[in-house]
Amino acid sequence: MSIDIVGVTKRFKTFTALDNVGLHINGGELIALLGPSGSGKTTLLRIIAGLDWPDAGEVRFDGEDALSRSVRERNVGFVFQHYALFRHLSVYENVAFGLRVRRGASKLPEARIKERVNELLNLVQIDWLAERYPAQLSGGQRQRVALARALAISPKVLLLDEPFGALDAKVRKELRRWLRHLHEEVPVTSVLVTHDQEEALELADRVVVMGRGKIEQVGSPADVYQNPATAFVHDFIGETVALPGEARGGALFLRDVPLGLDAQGVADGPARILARPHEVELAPPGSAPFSGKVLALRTFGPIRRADVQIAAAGEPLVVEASVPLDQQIEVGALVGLLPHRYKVFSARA
Ligand SMILES: Nc1ncnc2c1ncn2[C@@H]1O[C@H](COP(=O)(O)OP(=O)(O)OP(=O)(O)O)[C@@H](O)[C@H]1O
Repeated sequence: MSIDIVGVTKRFKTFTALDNVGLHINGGELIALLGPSGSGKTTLLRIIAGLDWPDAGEVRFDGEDALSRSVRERNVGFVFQHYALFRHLSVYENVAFGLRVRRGASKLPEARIKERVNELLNLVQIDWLAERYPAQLSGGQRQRVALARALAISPKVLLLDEPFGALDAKVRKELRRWLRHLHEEVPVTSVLVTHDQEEALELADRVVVMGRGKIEQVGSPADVYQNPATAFVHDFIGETVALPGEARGGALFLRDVPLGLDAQGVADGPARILARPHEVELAPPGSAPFSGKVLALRTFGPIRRADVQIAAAGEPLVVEASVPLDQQIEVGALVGLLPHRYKVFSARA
């Protein structure tokens, strides 16, 4: 089932939580909505679900209007961070719940319910926990039950809101891999809300980066990391080193001294030169666009980073650069800073 979000705007009194958002989600795709707190991810998910309605715009499922359909008619499954399971029901009964409440022609005979529940418990690898109650499960096991319960109704769309948010890092990682694997087995269009970039980049076919109620970029995980469309996306995904400069006629200057870096297509005026720390290397002073003093050196396992203070920036500015472990360097040394891969954005944007 494909999903189209067309010009969706949502206001809470005077606050605009979603501002003319447009997005096409392919059938069977796993898409992640990624952004900082308050960027509108959950609001968009709730609108897709039918738990909330936009002030303007359309939501289409396979080209058909979804806004006029109730949650139930939309045939969506949900897994939330704290989607409480029914405490008084066993794991088996929790998963069977959505099938038992069906009425009329879609009601299944008991034998068929049993078959389906066992199939789902197998799928999420918790068949051995069928008789337990939620209080007797770990957080990770509970989320597997929540997922089996969401899948019981054979939804066309699966909505996941920070499903692993309450779990510790190791379990999160394990469930993340497992969810990706599961998604390959079950034909469902999935929308995952997360503020965890690692989760989004590892799990999703495509990532939608949101900021302040707008979509900043939609792309493959590699694309949003390697080719951020805006300074916001660069800052939000991965680590960023921000170097100062001024764009003039497609070239960059610092205090009128040409930096020898390219700013094609960037409007004249203050600019931000953004790079990843591993893309900024230390060079002999005078041979690189920037120079400064090493303030500190830090080693984390195989990585060594230097904090370098750039004085020519006006206000002293401290940036981080990567230093190979075998490069001779001392605190207090004067060094050059060479960004060998970088993106330039107008600082006015
Ligand atoms: N019912 C509401 N009434 C008023 N404001 C709301 C309501 N729901 C959400 N908002 C506001 O809309 C904005 C977007 O909220 P939303 O929950 O969609 O963000 P989010 O990106 O999911 O954030 P988080 O990662 O913290 O869950 C926030 O500023 C929030 O305070």
